[in-house]
Amino acid sequence: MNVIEIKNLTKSYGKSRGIVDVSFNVEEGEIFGFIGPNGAGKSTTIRTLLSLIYPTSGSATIFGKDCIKYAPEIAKEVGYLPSEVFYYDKMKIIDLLKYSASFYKKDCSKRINELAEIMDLDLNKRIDDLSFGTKKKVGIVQGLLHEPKLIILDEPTSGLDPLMQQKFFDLLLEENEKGATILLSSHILSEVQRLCNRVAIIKDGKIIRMEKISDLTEHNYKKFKLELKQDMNKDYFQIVGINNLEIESKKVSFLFKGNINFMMKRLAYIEITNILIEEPSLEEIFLHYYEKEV
Ligand SMILES: Nc1ncnc2c1ncn2[C@@H]1O[C@H](COP(=O)(O)OP(=O)(O)OP(=O)(O)O)[C@@H](O)[C@H]1O
Repeated sequence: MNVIEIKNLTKSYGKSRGIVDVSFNVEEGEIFGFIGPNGAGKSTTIRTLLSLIYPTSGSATIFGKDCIKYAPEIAKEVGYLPSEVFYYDKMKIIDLLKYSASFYKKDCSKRINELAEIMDLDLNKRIDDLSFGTKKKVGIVQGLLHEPKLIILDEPTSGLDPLMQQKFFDLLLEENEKGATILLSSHILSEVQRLCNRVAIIKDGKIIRMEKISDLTEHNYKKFKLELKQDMNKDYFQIVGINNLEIESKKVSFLFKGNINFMMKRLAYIEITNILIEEPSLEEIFLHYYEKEV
């Protein structure tokens, strides 16, 4: 079952492009990554999905219900962490969280305390005393306190130190194991790689790729690093399937997608003093998509 279905969503801000013809689905129980650089259209897609802004055309459903028509009903089952959190400064954290919890028809106080403990948050502090990172933690607790079935996170880790990021990821994995579906936007590829099952890559407002993380990182690509006995002309490496070719003196590196036997036979003809074949990072694959394919 698809928890999220986005069909041909377009949002223009006057004459400027927000997103163009964005379509993808997120299945129940998935951790789905939505990646692209700043300004690509991640927040616009998420805000449209949550009916915080309205699409120019296209439609979306959450739990099979139209996002605009059933927005208040859907909101009860969704936890949302915006990319930037803004609060009334004079409140105490606990009062803010109790106020948030009052929108849901259940007692969230136990979960608030558990989450505060995990995120190392002092609930009695006032909002105006908090750093950016601590405000982010408040946002995380606020997004998860009602144990939502769908968690939507827009660039969630900015401002969190590495230890906190890890705790937060563990928390998300726990929520996912309990049954929550997660949509996570990011421009930090390593976090998407660590957490997500599938990923959509967005560039200039358009989805350019949709892949399983395992396909992206394991099956399709290998990174070759060679040290050669003599200088080689780059023409030798003009082979279908080779990308990101870099040649510096006798050192050659490239990404290869294709039949590995073919590549090994080809390399057998040249004098190699050292060879390393490894899994490329998502970052390298991602750069390849950005530079070469669109
Ligand atoms: N309120 C707005 N008015 C006009 N243009 C906007 C508005 N919000 C976003 N845009 C434009 O829409 C495009 C997509 O922006 P969006 O914020 O969705 O990207 P993003 O991928 O979330 O990037 P970031 O990580 O920087 O937030 C950008 O070109 C941006 O300038």
